[in-house]
Amino acid sequence: MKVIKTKFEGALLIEPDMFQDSRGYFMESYKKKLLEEHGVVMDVVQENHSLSRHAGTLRGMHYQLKTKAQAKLLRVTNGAIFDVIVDIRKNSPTFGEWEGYILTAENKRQLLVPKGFAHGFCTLVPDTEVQYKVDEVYSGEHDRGFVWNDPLIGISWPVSNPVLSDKDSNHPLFDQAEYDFTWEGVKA
Ligand SMILES: Cc1cn([C@H]2C[C@H](O)[C@@H](COP(=O)(O)OP(=O)(O)O[C@H]3O[C@@H](C)C(=O)[C@@H](O)[C@H]3O)O2)c(=O)[nH]c1=O
Repeated sequence: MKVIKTKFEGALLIEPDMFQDSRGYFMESYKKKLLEEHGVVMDVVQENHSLSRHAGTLRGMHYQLKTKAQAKLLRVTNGAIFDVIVDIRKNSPTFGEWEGYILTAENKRQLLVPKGFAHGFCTLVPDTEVQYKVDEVYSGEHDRGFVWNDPLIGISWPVSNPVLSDKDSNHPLFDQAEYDFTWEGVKA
């Protein structure tokens, strides 16, 4: 397993080892112990799976408030996404900054999204399926978001006119959104 750091401490790209043979391939797509060896401690309690039929479908920017915050471990099992996280921890040196990563069914890359980050993705091809494990259950009551194209955040999405849900079309701007995360310093 290869672990690639991102600009955000605790946000990681993970590439599982693949074993190819004449039949195809085998890989361990999730192994708690291996992740723990790389500092990822996650008590998985729910797994999600979404299908987006059209290329240019954008889901985001989402998070749950602190008492129900979720770390997420994502992978693409069909198609491809431009996957984005935004640091929404007050006082963080990277507060309000974003980074995007390409995850595809081919490259097998997984993204570990820590708590304290908003998350969203845009599909790059039709029929893209995303699966992700989370360490806190879904809570509609704590579900929050801000608008995908907030100029203050300035995410360079690969689409200008995405397919959106009604919910995602009506999020507030980031500076009007409710978020309650605070940066807790660099982990030793
Ligand atoms: C996320 C979620 C949604 N739902 C329900 C609520 C709603 O009726 C329906 C669709 O929900 P949404 O429109 O929020 O689905 P979606 O836009 O795919 O939301 C997801 O987007 C990505 C970017 C994330 O990071 C996820 O955490 C999640 O917020 O599914 C659950 O029952 N459990 C869940 O865990």
